Amino acid sequence: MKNDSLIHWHSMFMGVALLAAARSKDARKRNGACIVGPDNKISGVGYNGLPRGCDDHDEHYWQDDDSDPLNSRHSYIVHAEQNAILNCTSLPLHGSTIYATQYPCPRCVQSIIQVGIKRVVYLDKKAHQERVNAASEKMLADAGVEIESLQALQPESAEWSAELAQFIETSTTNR
Ligand SMILES: Nc1nc(=O)n([C@H]2C[C@H](O)[C@@H](COP(=O)(O)O)O2)cc1CO
Ligand SMILES: [Zn+2]
Repeated sequence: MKNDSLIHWHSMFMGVALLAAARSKDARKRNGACIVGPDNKISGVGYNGLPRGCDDHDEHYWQDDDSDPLNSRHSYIVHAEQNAILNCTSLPLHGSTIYATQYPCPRCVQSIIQVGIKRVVYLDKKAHQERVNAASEKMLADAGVEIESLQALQPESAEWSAELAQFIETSTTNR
């Protein structure tokens, strides 16, 4: 007998992004991203973390001094969206959609545009990053890349994803 009880495509792809995020070692925020082709095939997954070979246990990388690039975590961390692009297993990414747990920063937006991704679906948007988000939004608009919140696109998927995020948050203790 056929089972009609299944999750929406949007839930699946944001769910994959959230599962990837659960691998992140960043104590401040764990983000994930999942790139999907027009045929609903996943071509790349990533989370925010240090480049390969850089030791996660080296506290130097996680410092918070933004006045000194040598001592700022922002010099070192590869964002989830960037990692998803770099980790992709099938090219080209033209016409793809990227599912991101957080609104993408301008740097990631540059890469998103340059590889030909045509749509961004995000879960959370930090209100206090209004100016940074506006910079991302301007580039995306000029480049003809659509950006929409999962909440606006598919409210049930957004609700399901928020529950999954909560579950992951409470159940990840190095298992
Ligand atoms: N879209 C994003 N994807 C990401 O992977 N990140 C990462 C960078 C950091 O490791 C962490 C927190 O970002 P920030 O609040 O320090 O900046 O999430 C952050 C953002 C927000 O722009
Ligand atoms: Zn970024």
